[in-house]
Amino acid sequence: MSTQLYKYDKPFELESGAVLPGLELGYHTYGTLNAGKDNVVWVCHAFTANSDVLDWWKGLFGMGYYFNPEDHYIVCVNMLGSAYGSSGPLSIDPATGQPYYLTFPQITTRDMVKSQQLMAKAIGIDSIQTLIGGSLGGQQASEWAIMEPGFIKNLILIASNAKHSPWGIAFNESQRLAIAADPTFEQGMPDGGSKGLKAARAMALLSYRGYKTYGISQHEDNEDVVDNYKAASYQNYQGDKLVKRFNAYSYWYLTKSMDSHNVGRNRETIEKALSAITARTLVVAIDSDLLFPVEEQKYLAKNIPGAIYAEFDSYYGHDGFLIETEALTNIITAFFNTAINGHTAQIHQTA
Ligand SMILES: CC(=O)SCCNC(=O)CCNC(=O)[C@H](O)C(C)(C)COP(=O)(O)OP(=O)(O)OC[C@H]1O[C@@H](n2cnc3c(N)ncnc32)[C@H](O)[C@@H]1OP(=O)(O)O
Ligand SMILES: N[C@@H](CCO)C(=O)O
Repeated sequence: MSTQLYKYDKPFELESGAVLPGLELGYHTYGTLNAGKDNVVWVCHAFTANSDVLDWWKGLFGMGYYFNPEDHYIVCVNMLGSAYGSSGPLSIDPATGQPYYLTFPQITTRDMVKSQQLMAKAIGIDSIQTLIGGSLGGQQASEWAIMEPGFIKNLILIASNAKHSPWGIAFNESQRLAIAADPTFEQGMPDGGSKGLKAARAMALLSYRGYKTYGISQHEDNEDVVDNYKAASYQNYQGDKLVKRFNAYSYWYLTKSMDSHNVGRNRETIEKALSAITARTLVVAIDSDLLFPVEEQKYLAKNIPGAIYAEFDSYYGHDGFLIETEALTNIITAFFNTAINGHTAQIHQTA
């Protein structure tokens, strides 16, 4: 299925006060909005994904899976600032006729949500039955549930947080240092900063996986090897793979928006902000997640009224939220089959 385009041709004010002269969002829909308009499943995708959720979240989304287009109207929007059809640093600035590159204004998770709210109304959606997101997608989903509580009936947050941690910011800044060290980044061209981007992705992988993941998948069978290790080749391969499908400028802006994620900003406290959520909520943690650790999920579940907390084991680490679709399906099935509401329950799933 090809990407559809939503255009908003009025000025779009960002949380910073900066104004984009207009907006374009790439998006996918699957299935049909029913007569009662109560079958919407809205996906907020993570950092480097796109709006084609049936492609990257197979096993959870698609025909025969839990969220299937036969029963659900599934919507996924490429987030503002990203590289798959939405307004971002490679878009043309009408004031100069040139791509924005580093003159693109800084965006936040609230801006991403605000743009998706506009689009939801424009395509006739009155409420969201289930809003789901992992990682940066979960950051947007929690923001949306706070910004517009009555609009979201069920909320599923996976491997996410209420405020980005110093640890997460340090990872992101280290990756931006790698990008900034590439002299082509400042020169402003679509593939500027590619070598830096490659290094940044290799660094990021260390936070998405873990000691065990590398120990198993990159284990050396030949004890005599002294160079050209599998793990080294894997880092190079993964860096190149991202360079082929992303750009350093979107990477830069999206990591910055992750850093500034804080549901408590200008809302007195984080706890008060989370207490505004009225959606029936499931918070899912991955036991081996180094980047968005279990304690961040427990904190969300503790402070979102009536939230249910679930945890599953995975050797993949943070990326388990994209890969362990069977464990997620079991947890989500239990959540929707459980009448528990108004207090915190525990669901534990061993992958
Ligand atoms: C337009 C698009 O393509 S968007 C793609 C969708 N992307 C997203 O949704 C973003 C989120 N997704 C991701 O980050 C990833 O796709 C994940 C986490 C879901 C899976 O990651 P993968 O890279 O596919 O898995 P994994 O870490 O096991 O690596 C497998 C790849 O590394 C290669 N590889 C494994 N070991 C080595 C090694 N030692 N040396 C070189 N290459 C290696 C494999 O051959 C395989 O290559 P392939 O991807 O070309 O088939
Ligand atoms: N592998 C994920 C990690 C961030 O959650 C991505 O690239 O989007």
